[in-house]
Amino acid sequence: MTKDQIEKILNSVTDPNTGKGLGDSGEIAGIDASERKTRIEIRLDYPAKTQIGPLRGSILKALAENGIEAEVEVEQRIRAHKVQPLLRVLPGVKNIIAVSSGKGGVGKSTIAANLALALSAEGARVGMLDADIYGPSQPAMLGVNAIPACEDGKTMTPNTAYGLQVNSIGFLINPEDPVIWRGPMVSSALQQLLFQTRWSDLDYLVVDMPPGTGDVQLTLTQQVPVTGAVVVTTPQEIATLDARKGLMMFRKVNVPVLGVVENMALFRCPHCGHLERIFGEGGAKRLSEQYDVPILGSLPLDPAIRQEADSGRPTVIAEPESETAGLFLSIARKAAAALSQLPVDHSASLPKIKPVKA
Ligand SMILES: Nc1ncnc2c1ncn2[C@@H]1O[C@H](COP(=O)(O)OP(=O)(O)OP(=O)(O)O)[C@@H](O)[C@H]1O
Repeated sequence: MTKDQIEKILNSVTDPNTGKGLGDSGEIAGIDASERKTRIEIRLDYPAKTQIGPLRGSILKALAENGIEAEVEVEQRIRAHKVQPLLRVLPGVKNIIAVSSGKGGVGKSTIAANLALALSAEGARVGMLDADIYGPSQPAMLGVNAIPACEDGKTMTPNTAYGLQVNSIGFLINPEDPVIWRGPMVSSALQQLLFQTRWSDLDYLVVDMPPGTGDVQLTLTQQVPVTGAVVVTTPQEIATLDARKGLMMFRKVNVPVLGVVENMALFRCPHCGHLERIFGEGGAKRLSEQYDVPILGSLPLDPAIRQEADSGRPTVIAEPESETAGLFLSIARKAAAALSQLPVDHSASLPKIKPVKA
């Protein structure tokens, strides 16, 4: 069989996270058909540790159906992708994912925490920056609340929680104090949190943004080098109207939206197990069609999600084998796969040019 024929067979295998064939997703890294046993190398540009076994299985099956005996290697490699024009990728951070919502209380912080933990569970190095200056909830959700160490008097060492590097405005202020900050103060505090934290070798930094689409959020999306955004909404029409504003805000500043997460979409009655769409339906679908952004997933309204997040052990940690944790992993893979299809930033791999003294 020729390389082209093998490539065609490989492209008939769909990557469940990009929704495209392996060839169309740019994931075929090598085909060596010179020996009796063909050697295939597949490279995923996003983390999917839990799916590597099944994916290898589907590839081997497709090849075997065509009479090809092969050795298949699947590896993952996460690259830095381009950010807004005029901004530079942050040192030590390949990609920033902003998690945002058009309005408060839709579960943005809960989704951000579980998304970060799910990316980590899939094999990425992940950080969390809690930029929700008005109500920082990551210290409580991730069960960590120490003032970050500052050995050189200039930069902060992030705290760690479940393998994530974490910094939050909540570590630096008294949780009892109301935060009444005006726009410029908010953005300068965030600039410090972002640029003066020693993030180490991160594939993704998840930023839990302040809710809403006002001046503060707009300024942040202009100043923070964001690779892609995830917009969280609930199914009510009023929430999706606000989510629309969020989508438009990111468009305005040239930040690609990786997708929409629909939270509290279904309620499972704890007594009879009946599923009910108590907040209506179709809002996220209409949003997705109108703005041509994918729905990354829908989460149920589930008391366990709240209890686990409130007790500092989000669902991905508390119940890693549960159906809900599975939904979070799927959302994380889909968001990262969408990000992997964006233009790559090559500046990080360029050699540093030193001025030569005459
Ligand atoms: N799917 C869910 N099922 C049940 N409870 C949920 C779900 N998602 C979030 N919650 C709970 O709803 C409350 C609000 O969630 P969260 O703090 O994540 O929202 P938010 O959008 O970040 O709010 P804000 O930014 O306004 O502070 C929390 O108590 C959280 O545990």
